[in-house]
Amino acid sequence: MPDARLHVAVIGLGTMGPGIAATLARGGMGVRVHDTVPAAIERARAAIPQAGSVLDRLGIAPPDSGEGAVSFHEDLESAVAGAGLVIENVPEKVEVKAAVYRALDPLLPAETIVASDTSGIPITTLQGFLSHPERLIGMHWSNPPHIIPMIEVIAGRHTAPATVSFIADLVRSLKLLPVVVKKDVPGFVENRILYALLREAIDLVDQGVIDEEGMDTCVSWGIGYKLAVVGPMRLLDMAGLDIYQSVASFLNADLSDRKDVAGYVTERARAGKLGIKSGEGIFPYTPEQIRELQAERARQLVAVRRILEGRDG
Ligand SMILES: NC(=O)c1ccc[n+]([C@@H]2O[C@H](COP(=O)([O-])OP(=O)(O)OC[C@H]3O[C@@H](n4cnc5c(N)ncnc54)[C@H](O)[C@@H]3O)[C@@H](O)[C@H]2O)c1
Ligand SMILES: Cc1ncc(CO)c(C(=O)O)c1O
Repeated sequence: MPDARLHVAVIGLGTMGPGIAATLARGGMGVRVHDTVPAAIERARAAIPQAGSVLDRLGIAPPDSGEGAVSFHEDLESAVAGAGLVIENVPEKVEVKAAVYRALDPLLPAETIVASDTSGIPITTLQGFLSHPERLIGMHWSNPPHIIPMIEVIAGRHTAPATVSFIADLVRSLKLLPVVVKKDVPGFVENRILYALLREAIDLVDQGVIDEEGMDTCVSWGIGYKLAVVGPMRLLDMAGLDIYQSVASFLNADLSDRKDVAGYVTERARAGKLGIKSGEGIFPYTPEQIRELQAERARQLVAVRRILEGRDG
């Protein structure tokens, strides 16, 4: 069982790292953060307290022992010294993660748990790059990590049951929602659902069935809104399994089942149109619009979570 004196190292300070670090510190843990890019560390110095102010609005208080300290490290060795847990948050490329694990190996005692925030690389694959694979586990947060409470916990073939229990207990100690995924499949559960939805959404826009704004309105104010309150399995009972049987009997055969990535995405990515991170993707964004969007989304997500948790509304 983890305790608030646990020291956690967070490796990688891009989209995910700062929010994860803020959440761990709010749980009373000492957090050491590291990135190979000094500018990322400097950005994190502002991003972590910003995430902390969102945690305030969520009503998440530190334990009686107080909020944990966050320290910033340009070198990996000092970042992981004395850590009971290392959370790896580097880019979603096996070779990048493998290089991090190889660098970690000589720095960590055999029992230090290493958790990857990978979006869907099988944990068993990653276990091939770290000694004592029983201590490697998937800990898949969702963006923004300091707001979305559900965290997938995924064991690889060699992960020890005690490692699974440790991470699940840690998530609960943070008053978050661990979901233990029972099989180490690519994409785990959340991203398999999300990527099936995104594949269909992109296909429908690509076919001209609907435009991008219409798609977002349709999903956010239709099924997305409903799924926040009624999960898919409960929704089947709410709609009626007979309805699903009738509709799926003709619709399933018509849904997109492409195995590659739509040109709609590939062409934009190749052109450097990555989205908010590059100022344009499917939509264009000015720096001011990005700031406004991120603030408004945090406000709305906080409000919805407080209502779903029965604390408001
Ligand atoms: N972005 C999301 O919505 C999201 C959500 C959940 C999980 N994830 C997963 O989390 C991981 C990180 O994603 P992200 O979106 O934060 O990526 P990102 O590209 O925004 O950030 C990655 C950071 O890692 C740093 N980095 C690269 N190599 C490093 C190394 N060897 N040592 C230390 N730092 C290094 C980079 O400088 C960068 O700051 C990926 O596996 C991703 O799939 C992403
Ligand atoms: C498109 C996309 N891909 C991966 C993830 C998480 O692994 C997310 C998310 O957390 O929202 C996402 O939107």
